[in-house]
Amino acid sequence: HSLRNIDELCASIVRSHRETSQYRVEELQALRWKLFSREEIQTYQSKSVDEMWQHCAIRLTDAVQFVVEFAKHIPGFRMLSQNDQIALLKTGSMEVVLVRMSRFFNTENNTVFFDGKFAGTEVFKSLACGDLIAAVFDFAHGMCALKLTEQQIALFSALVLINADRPCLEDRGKVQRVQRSVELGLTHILHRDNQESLMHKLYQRMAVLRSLCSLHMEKLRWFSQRYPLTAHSLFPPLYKELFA
Ligand SMILES: CCS(=O)(=O)c1ccc(CC(=O)Nc2nc(-c3ccccc3)c(C(=O)c3ccccc3CC(C)C)s2)cc1
Repeated sequence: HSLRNIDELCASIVRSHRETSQYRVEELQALRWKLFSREEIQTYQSKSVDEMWQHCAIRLTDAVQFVVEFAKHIPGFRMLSQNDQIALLKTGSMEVVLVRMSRFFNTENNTVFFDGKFAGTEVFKSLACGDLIAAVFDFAHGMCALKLTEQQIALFSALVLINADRPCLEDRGKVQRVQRSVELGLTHILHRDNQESLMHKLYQRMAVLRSLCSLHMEKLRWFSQRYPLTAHSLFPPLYKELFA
């Protein structure tokens, strides 16, 4: 890998992240203090479990769609077989969504961007999965503490996605080669920013992401058993394809 290749790889991943990020940091900075009123919180809390799950699943699927677009522009991702691309997205897209959402976490009032405003954990009460919600908030807190730049988040997101240890890959070797080039890109960016110490913290974050996403799958299984009709006929097809 000559330095030029690595620079080009970083540039295309950063560009793809920017073009598929759904909201820009400065855009949401302006909304940081737009909170839900007592009445609006009451409305969310009076939704039934399946209604709130469906409401969230639709928004989550929107966010996942943008991650699929991001993946398609990562050099090397498109060289992988269709099956391997799907296998990586199946396990990695939710993780990238969580990394992206963490950018907009307001650590001063513990709120996440949701439905156009900033919501505390109480807004999600009717999901009946307080442990998952608390874990997502904790993860977002941890990510904010690292104060990553958008370029670092772009490379980290690509590395989260291109993971040769994922289950059921056809050509693990090929995924390993793409993963190694993205790793080189991330270390190159961190070296340039004089922040190599972040690397092991980012690998720790990846371990937390994996446990967070298996908790999400566990809750989804619980939800689908309790509300089969909603899960099978009212959830967006992409959500079912990737998570069910
Ligand atoms: C991701 C691209 S972005 O531009 O950053 C962006 C783009 C769009 C938004 C707006 C948005 O859809 N926010 C959502 N917030 C949460 C949420 C919910 C509970 C706690 C914390 C955040 C959504 C979820 O559905 C969710 C997310 C993670 C785990 C679990 C769930 C609940 C599901 C499984 C029932 S959707 C925010 C940020």
